[in-house]
Amino acid sequence: MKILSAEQIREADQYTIENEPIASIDLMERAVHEWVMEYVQSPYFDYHKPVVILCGPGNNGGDGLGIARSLKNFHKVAVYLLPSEKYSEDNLINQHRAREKGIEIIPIQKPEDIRVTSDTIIVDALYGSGLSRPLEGLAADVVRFINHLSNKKISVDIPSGMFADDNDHNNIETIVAADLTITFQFPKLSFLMMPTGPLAGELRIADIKLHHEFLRSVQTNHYLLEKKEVAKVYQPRNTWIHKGQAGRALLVGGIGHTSGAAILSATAALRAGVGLLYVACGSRATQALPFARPEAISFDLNEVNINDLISAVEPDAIAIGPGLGTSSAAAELLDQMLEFEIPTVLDADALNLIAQHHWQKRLGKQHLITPHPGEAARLFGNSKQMEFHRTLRAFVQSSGCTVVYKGKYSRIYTPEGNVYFNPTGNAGMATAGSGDVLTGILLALIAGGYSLEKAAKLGVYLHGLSGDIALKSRGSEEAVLASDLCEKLGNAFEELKKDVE
Ligand SMILES: NC(=O)C1=CN([C@@H]2O[C@H](COP(=O)(O)OP(=O)(O)OC[C@H]3O[C@@H](n4cnc5c(N)ncnc54)[C@H](OP(=O)(O)O)[C@@H]3O)[C@@H](O)[C@H]2O)[C@@H](O)CC1
Ligand SMILES: [K+]
Repeated sequence: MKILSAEQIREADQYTIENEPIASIDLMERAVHEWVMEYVQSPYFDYHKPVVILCGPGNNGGDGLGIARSLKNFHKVAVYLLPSEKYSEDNLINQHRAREKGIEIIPIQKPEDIRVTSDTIIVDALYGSGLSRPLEGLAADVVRFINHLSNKKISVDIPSGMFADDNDHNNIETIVAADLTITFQFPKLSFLMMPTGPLAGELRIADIKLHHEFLRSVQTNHYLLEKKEVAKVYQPRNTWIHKGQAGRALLVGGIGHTSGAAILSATAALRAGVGLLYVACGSRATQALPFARPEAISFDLNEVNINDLISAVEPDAIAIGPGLGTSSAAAELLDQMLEFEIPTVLDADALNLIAQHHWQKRLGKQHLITPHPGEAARLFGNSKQMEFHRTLRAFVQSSGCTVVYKGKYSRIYTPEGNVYFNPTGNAGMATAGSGDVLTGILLALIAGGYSLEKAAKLGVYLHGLSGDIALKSRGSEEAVLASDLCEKLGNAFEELKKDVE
């Protein structure tokens, strides 16, 4: 699913009006209808509760006025309107239509004019994609006022005060903190990033049928991954395959006290279908591994030389990092391994070592790195979200490596400059070992023949889906363990395969 900028959304709007063709006011009517359809299907719909609709001067406010007319059929509705010297044309038409339907439009002079009871649902239609600067004055006061109320808030298109694309220079306190955002046609970039993402609350997309020709041809570098697209990446396993053809993988890590990280990665790699798994690790892990994961073949890093090991096992892919530690021995090992041409996943302490030794420039097209925000800040600096996003995207384009930036909506950055946001996963996965599991999955997929980009899309999606399945079976986020993700990986494959054509 394409993610467009506010500018492109305006173009899509205009193209639809001209080429469908459809009058602007009728497109608004369609948007209102689709918004209401999504709302009544949401858990927030309750016709016993009164609704207060806050409207702004532009077309977002116009939508709000249209929504008021429609919701009057189910709810007790009150409409409040911000004063303005230049209401948009469609806003004025909808003010007229609302009055015709007997709806009183109350002008907002101060925030306290807005009357709610404890169960009132607040619909936020103050500003949408036409926001041109951070809110101030009365509009900002209204936003702060409703943010202090405990009432449920549902935003129309975008939480008012939030820019669709770049909020680096915005004031977070003057953005509506919504419980639900029903957005038109496309998810907006700012819904998928910190610190704005949480302010959008739960997301629903209303399909307002903007012109298919525009949607097909419009160029973007930002996408939200969808199950059917990921299913196209998946390669079913050949019935006649033998283990030598299912990928030979080498995992390096688990030094000292951190055997568990290597065991989790190893388990995940085996569950993700690797044919042969070699693990080069510390003495403790070498002893533990045959009991924890008898399918893996372990080597003690104190006894083998990494170059000899590579020559002996001829891995199709390598992963280094889980439980590696940051000792000088680990640094020396990584120093050698950064020279290999073999596709390599770098995670955890491997990334911390790269940051410590300023080895970022040594990353190249054979590397897939999987930093979480802390590791990413150490590697690429600590800047505001969009600036960070641009820095990382530029780094990936110039270095040729692939990046998985982990978090809610984990992002995959490809050397072509594309960024894919992953929708699967949940807060239960914010737990020790979860990243080690992803590393194992990616290792297995790359060893099995997937390109780094395809492995990243498939691996990140499946990892999140395993988390979602684990959540269902455990009952609550708190109880999800990293080992549950390994356990549910088979069910995640099964779920994805339902969409394989
Ligand atoms: N895209 C689609 O396909 C469809 C879109 N639709 C809807 O249209 C919405 C976009 O509508 P929109 O362009 O009229 O913009 P909107 O956000 O209502 O505000 C613009 C007004 O606010 C003003 N203003 C801006 N910033 C301000 C500030 N900080 N403080 C004070 N004022 C400020 C600005 O004035 P100006 O910047 O010129 O000063 C202007 O008057 C979109 O979100 C969706 O809901 C659907 O109906 C149909 C299909
Ligand atoms: K809004």
